[in-house]
Amino acid sequence: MVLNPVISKLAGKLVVLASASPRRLEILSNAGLRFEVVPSWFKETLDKGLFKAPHEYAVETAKQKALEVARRMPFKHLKTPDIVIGADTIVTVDGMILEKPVDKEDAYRMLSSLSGKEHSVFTGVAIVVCHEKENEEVDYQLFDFYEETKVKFADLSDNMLWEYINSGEPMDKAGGYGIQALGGMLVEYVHGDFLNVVGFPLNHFCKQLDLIYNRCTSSADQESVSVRLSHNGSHATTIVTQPPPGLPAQSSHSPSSKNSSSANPVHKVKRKSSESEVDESSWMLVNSLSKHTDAREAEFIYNTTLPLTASRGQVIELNVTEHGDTELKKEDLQRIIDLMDGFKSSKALFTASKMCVFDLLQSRPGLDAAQVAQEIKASVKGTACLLEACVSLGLLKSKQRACQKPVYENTDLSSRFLLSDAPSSLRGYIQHCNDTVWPLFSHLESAVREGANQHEKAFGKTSKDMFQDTFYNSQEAKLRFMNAMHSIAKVTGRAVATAFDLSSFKTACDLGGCTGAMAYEFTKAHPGLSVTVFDLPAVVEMSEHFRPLHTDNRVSFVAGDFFKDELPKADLYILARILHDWPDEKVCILLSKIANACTAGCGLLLSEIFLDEDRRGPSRGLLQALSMSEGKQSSATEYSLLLKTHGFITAHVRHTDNLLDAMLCIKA
Ligand SMILES: Cc1cn([C@@H]2O[C@H](COP(=O)(O)OP(=O)(O)OP(=O)(O)O)[C@@H](O)[C@H]2O)c(=O)[nH]c1=O
Repeated sequence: MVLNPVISKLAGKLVVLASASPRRLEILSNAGLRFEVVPSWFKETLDKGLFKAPHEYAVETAKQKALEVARRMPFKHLKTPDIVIGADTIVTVDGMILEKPVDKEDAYRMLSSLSGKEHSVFTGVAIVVCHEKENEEVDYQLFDFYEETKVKFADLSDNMLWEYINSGEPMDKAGGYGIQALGGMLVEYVHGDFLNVVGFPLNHFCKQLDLIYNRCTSSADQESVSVRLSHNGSHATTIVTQPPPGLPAQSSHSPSSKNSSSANPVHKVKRKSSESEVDESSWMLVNSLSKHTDAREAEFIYNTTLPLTASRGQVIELNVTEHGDTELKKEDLQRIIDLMDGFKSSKALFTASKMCVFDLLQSRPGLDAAQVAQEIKASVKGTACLLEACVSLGLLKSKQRACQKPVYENTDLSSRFLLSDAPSSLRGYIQHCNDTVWPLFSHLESAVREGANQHEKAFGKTSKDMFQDTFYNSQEAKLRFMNAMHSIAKVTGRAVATAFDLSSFKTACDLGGCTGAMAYEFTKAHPGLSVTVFDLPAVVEMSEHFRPLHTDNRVSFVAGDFFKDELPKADLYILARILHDWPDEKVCILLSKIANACTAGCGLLLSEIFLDEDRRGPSRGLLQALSMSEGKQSSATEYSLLLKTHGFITAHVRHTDNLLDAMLCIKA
């Protein structure tokens, strides 16, 4: 990941470090950050046994520290910070989490457990971005990540340990040592970020700020960001309003006692003078605020973590050279070139996929251009160009022995996503992009001028005719469309199905669930759940072609029209990639029907691309809107407000880092 300037982006903002650690203060001041220190009152008492991995505990503690300060400041300090940074450092060895020792004996116990061994130091970091609104409400956006560093201690004698403990250094430090001072003597090696051990992973923090404020753009960046950050635990998207493990759930807002994780929907906090008497614990703080807050004012904030694949940049920065000239930065030039050439890359991918190049090279790797040309019935010259272009795009690998022609094989990427029969095959969707989306986009200028879709220009038929054609006239067109939906559902299904704890639901109905690909992912992920796929009769009939070999009898199909017919009864309704396609009136009809079919406590799981709240990304959603379907793209808040008008309260929002995001709502 290319790191862009970040500290300067915070100039003029009220940045608050929610930590009493002198080391964090020093690390951040040395980096040139200007900030205030407001130590958190959050007590580090979360039940460690409730976390699956130690870093989750550190991240959750960091979040609670930062949120406590973010919520307290408007009342106690009478000012709202722009961003609050919280952190928590822990040491783990032999499955134990070591925090600061409570006394010398405790320090001895910790240090002797580290002697002669390698251990991990995790620092969880939370960045809370506060948005104060005109009505004095404050919205919080939460970003969090963690960093792990491995440290190996030498074998330490008891004398050495006690001499070190008696220096007094261990007492305010996780694991009972300070690597930056006397404790450095104990250490044989460090693998990873040294500052992370000291208490703050500065480099990862800057990368996170870069994502938040600069939104890195080149495809190379996107890849390395997702790899690096997911490797080291960035972007946990836990909902901030959930009580952390170990803290009590609030029952008064609980829409369903079965689902305790959705029990605390209080998020936007409205300032009132009467609310200044608050408990020190952040969760209790939320509770006490909610007591004073009118239920209608009590809304949600969303954990709108920015997706890793940020939009490609719109701003070109010009460097001023020593001579005062302006010079285009290399990466900016590359950015523009990538944008200009983007359509060529897409079309090369579509064409190679349509001509079955990837399937061919999977069954017969090592063919040269002439051999591929013969198999796909194309010219040698054209095929050679296509194969070389695919190599440059990372879709194929070429090998060449001296004096021989290059031969080609698939890369891992193409084997994973581009083969017809790969479990995560996107081939069906790629074909849809080529055959349907591409012609629409070639009339984009007209679409922009007219504000309407271009089906008629692109296909000689109006949108409605096209729909009819797709579904009722041509079997082949129908299959192609279903194949596209099937491939997307297979790739996104698991992420959507596992986004929430759905154990309290026994029956679900996937509305417009097409081939059932998503439904199967739900039954796979939730052993107690049965799913009914509800779709048009023609779709249900054709869905036979897509049934997995070993069908799961917890998935069944019912034919009907969700705008007209009665919906099958279920505890949970799933709407995946449905709403964005329909105009407001139709959306309203559908949501009313679902609301009528639901009793209190029933769920609605909505899955779409959620636009960022400021509508600056992700590009995927904004570009999709350009095809001008009758519907529109919306943010999580917009969807949430829409659902609220139909009686659904948003319990969780999750940005999955897959192609679709998800929102779980509960019928009040
Ligand atoms: C391993 C190690 C840790 N530390 C310090 O250990 C404290 C951890 O405790 P915390 O709970 O994360 O933070 P805190 O000090 O209680 O502050 P706060 O953020 O207010 O909770 C932090 O200080 C760190 O620097 C060092 O200074 N050097 C080291 O080598």
